[in-house]
Amino acid sequence: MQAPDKAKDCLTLKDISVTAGPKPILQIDSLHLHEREFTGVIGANGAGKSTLLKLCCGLVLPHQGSVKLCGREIASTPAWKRPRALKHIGYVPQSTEYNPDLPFTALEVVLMGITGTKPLTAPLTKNDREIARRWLDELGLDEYRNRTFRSLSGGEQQKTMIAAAMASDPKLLLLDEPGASLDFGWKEQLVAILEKLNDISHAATIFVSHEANLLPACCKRLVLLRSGRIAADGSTIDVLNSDHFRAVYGRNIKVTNLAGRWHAAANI
Ligand SMILES: Nc1ncnc2c1ncn2[C@@H]1O[C@H](COP(=O)(O)OP(=O)(O)OP(=O)(O)O)[C@@H](O)[C@H]1O
Repeated sequence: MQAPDKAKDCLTLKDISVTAGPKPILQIDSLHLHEREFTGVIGANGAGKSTLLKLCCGLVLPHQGSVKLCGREIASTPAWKRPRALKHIGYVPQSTEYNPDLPFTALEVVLMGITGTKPLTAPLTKNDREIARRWLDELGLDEYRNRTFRSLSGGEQQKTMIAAAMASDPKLLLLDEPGASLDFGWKEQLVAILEKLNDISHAATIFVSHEANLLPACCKRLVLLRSGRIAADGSTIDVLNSDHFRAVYGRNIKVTNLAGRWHAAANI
């Protein structure tokens, strides 16, 4: 799918093959994202969604192919140079991947999001602390800022990770089911925050979600993964209604749009 001509390239994947042992788990011929583009990624369990995000942030390297962030090749960048190339990526992993032994406070975890964008020896400034506090506040966590990360609930940890990703002022924001541990109220807040971020920042966003109703209205593009391949890539409305969608989930899904938000339910 083509974005408007003037939008700058943010992420380009070409001829990608990721393998686990002899088995290919992700094969992508071509995928482009432009700045400001908000792309949802859906697919059944094991379809390759998390692998796609890990590939984009350098945690997984392709067996072959090219991954370019803002025109800069990541896949072939030497390991010691990679953190610099990846510093403007905000990545929120699935909750199951959090390290429960982190000895840091919530504020320190968010500040780490900023530290990663600065030269190695540069100290944190007053402004950095204000940015971290602002994002903690935005996620409703200001009163938890001095609590250790490990003492927070799953949802609070997830919100802290989102604040850390936002505080890094990302060019590319990768969100792996960020609503998974959030309660109903915070799922709604998350959608509002994603809308706002898309409004105020130039970041391209890839948002993995199993829940259609978490796709914000700014999610105009949807990629459907099936067995490690792109089965559909198009406008959200087309992909949600496509035959591919039925094929992936093995049943008829009724999709409705209420006040700009998507709702999907099995149509038995
Ligand atoms: N390190 C690994 N070794 C072997 N297989 C792996 C490895 N990492 C991922 N896989 C396999 O690759 C496939 C894609 O995994 P991935 O985590 O990307 O799926 P997903 O779409 O995010 O799934 P879910 O919706 O369940 O989170 C799965 O079959 C998984 O078992």
